[in-house]
Amino acid sequence: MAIPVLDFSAYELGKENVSEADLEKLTKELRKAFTEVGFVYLKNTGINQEEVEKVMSVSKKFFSLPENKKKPFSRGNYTCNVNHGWVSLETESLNPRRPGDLKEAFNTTSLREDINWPSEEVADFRDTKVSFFLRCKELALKVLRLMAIGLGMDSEVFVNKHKHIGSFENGTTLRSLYYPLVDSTRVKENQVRCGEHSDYGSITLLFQSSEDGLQVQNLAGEFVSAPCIPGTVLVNIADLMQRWTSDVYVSAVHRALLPPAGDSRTRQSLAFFVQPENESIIKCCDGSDKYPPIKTVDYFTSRFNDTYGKKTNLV
Ligand SMILES: O=C(O)CCC(=O)C(=O)O
Ligand SMILES: [Fe+2]
Repeated sequence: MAIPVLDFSAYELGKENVSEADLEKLTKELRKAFTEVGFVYLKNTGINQEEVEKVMSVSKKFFSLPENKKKPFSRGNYTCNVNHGWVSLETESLNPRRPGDLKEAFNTTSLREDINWPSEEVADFRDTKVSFFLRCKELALKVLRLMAIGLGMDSEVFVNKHKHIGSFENGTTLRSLYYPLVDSTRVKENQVRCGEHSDYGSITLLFQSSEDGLQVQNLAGEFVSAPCIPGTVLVNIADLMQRWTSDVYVSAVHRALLPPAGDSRTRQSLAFFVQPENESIIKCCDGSDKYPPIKTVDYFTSRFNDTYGKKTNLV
């Protein structure tokens, strides 16, 4: 099944009063997408392409700085948050069986003003990231609400464990990704831009630049292309949500391949990785014991250790 495109206008940002009929239609469509594919494109969410491009533009300015200017902002340097900051090229292997991913990233996990931001290097960096973070948070809460209704539960069941997004009690992260141009003479065997993986948390909102590369694995095990559809948000279920819903909502494996030989274009994406509160205990929401209860922070620590090849000083 192809990744569906849903019209979110009935419940777009700023609209709270959605009619019963629209609500039912949207929740049904969303449930179908998340149970059968794990991914959905949402159009007319209220987050427009201009906003997305502005975030990509400040991100690109940062990634284009020389290495020594980016280093002070490295992930691992921030005592207030282990995940915040810059990740250099080939540092992560989202598929640990492949060489390091050919990508750079900047994680905005802390919104605090008093931490080290590259404001001198890129004016507007913090403000642009923080305001986009908060827009994504609003949209994510709306999606989480519909997802609970779609399972016949109280609308706030998931939202209640995501009340502190943007504070130190919650690790939700806006990640800017930059895939530099690929020098085919230096690519390692089996190296890709972003290795096969599924996301860790509850849901992810993804915004891509126009260059192709993202592929999603369907239930038949085939990778299908998930191109950028301008003006839409690609939303996917992540692993902790699959576990929370006892495998009703599925977290699909995805990856970003290298461009075809001779294609010298860079690529960018923005991923808003939503996760429950650090101290929340996640139990199967159907009351079953399919998976034992787990604390969000414990789950993430183990996933990050895998991604960074057990270099625990990074987490
Ligand atoms: O860059 C992309 O399109 C996908 C990135 C991704 O899946 C991730 O960082 O988890
Ligand atoms: Fe991902």
